[in-house]
Amino acid sequence: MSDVNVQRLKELSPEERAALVKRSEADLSFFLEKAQPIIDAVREEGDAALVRFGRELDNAEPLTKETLQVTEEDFEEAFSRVDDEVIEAIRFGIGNIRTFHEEQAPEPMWLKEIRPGAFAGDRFTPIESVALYVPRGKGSFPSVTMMTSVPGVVAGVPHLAIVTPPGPDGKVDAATLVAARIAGVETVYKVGGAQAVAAVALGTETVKKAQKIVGPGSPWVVAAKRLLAGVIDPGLPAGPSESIILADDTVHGGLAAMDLLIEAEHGPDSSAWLVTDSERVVEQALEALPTLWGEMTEQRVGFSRTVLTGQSGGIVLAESMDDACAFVNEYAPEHLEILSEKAFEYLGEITNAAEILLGTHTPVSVANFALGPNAVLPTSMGAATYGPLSVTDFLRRSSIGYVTAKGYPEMAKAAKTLADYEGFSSHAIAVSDLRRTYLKG
Ligand SMILES: NC(=O)c1ccc[n+]([C@@H]2O[C@H](COP(=O)([O-])OP(=O)(O)OC[C@H]3O[C@@H](n4cnc5c(N)ncnc54)[C@H](O)[C@@H]3O)[C@@H](O)[C@H]2O)c1
Ligand SMILES: N[C@H](CO)Cc1c[nH]c[nH+]1
Ligand SMILES: [Zn+2]
Repeated sequence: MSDVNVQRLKELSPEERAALVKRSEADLSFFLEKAQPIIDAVREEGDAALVRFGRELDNAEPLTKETLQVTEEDFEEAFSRVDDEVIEAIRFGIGNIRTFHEEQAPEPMWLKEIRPGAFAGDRFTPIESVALYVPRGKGSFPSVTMMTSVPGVVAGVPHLAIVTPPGPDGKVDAATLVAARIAGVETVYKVGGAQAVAAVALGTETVKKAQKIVGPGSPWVVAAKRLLAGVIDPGLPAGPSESIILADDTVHGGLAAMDLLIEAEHGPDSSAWLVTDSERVVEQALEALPTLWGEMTEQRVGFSRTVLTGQSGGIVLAESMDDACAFVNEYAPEHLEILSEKAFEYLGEITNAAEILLGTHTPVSVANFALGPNAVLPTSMGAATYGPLSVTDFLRRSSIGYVTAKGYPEMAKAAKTLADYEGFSSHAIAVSDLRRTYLKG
């Protein structure tokens, strides 16, 4: 397809190279401006605003204040509506996600003897209340329910609550409810977008306030999290999906095209690049794309075409795999697939990527739904400093210190010296000889 965006890395000016790396989230000004009145309405009107926005923005006509929270009957109906095969896939995915996150969970506490008689360590305890945002719009996302619920349950958070947009029938996506129950989350509110973030940040008559919100979403959700960051912990930045398929000369370009389309189909604001040093891979990928589009639904062809023919996706041809890896690090993708017969050889060169999938049998889809690592990942270069959603996102960490009489003298000496230098007199007095006056024995 000649209209696919193909760029030769060595021919780009620094400005053109910077434009390739830019994501749709880079300019949120439109959404920030429009999300503020939504937040204000939720603050002022509570449930009434949630019902109004549900009807206006999600076309959920049947929604009322009384039906904002999912009931036991809703859960039962959801199980009766979802195919057994889908329930089985949800159970399979949740099993693997649980195994992964149980392995990942830190010990509740560690304590090390730092110096003779002086101990220090960390203790992890669950955050009291965390809201889980599960998107719905350009798709339904039982998988996001699995990815957000399981680490929260493994961490032992007492109050986990899902917020997710209602459909036109006024109901939550049935598979999302099935996934919530299998994962162990029972509180679900029918509210999405900016109004959902506002509801859990501020609280309404029905929706309980939470201390933190995690989970990905459209720019409406991302913008509201930013605006409410002083009221609720907004967690890692997870916006429109993005990926890089890094392919070398050992693979067929058709495979690269197939995997390039995975994240390109999320929405017109997604980003997806095939990065390679092989002209053959580029030619084969361009040849395969029309065939693959012929197999996809009209909506997904539309989204992925917009991405691959616009500014935020396509193919990057590098001079060498070293240059290709350098571009990946500069881009800091959410999902990275290393498509090669010798994928592990490139692993050491990659620093900035939130998820790194190796080889020809680990397409992004496998990790999105079933493998175990968390598919809620930082976007818009967040991978340069953040990692994937994890059990630790649901835990607060406290430092623990314990100094014995034996360890005290040398600690007190160093502390007093530095307290004097910094000019903090009570800090110094507390570790001076005066302390003995009040100590027993
Ligand atoms: N980073 C990750 O880990 C990850 C994982 C899964 C999905 N995603 C991304 O999450 C996003 C999901 O987006 P989505 O749209 O499907 O669902 P969403 O639930 O995030 O957004 C839909 C909501 O946005 C609000 N909205 C829509 N149009 C609006 C308007 N004109 N004015 C005010 N509010 C409006 C509505 O409340 C609606 O319920 C996609 O971009 C997808 O790529 C990211
Ligand atoms: N790719 C998304 C994370 O960016 C996860 C997902 C769920 N369903 C489909 N994809
Ligand atoms: Zn995906």
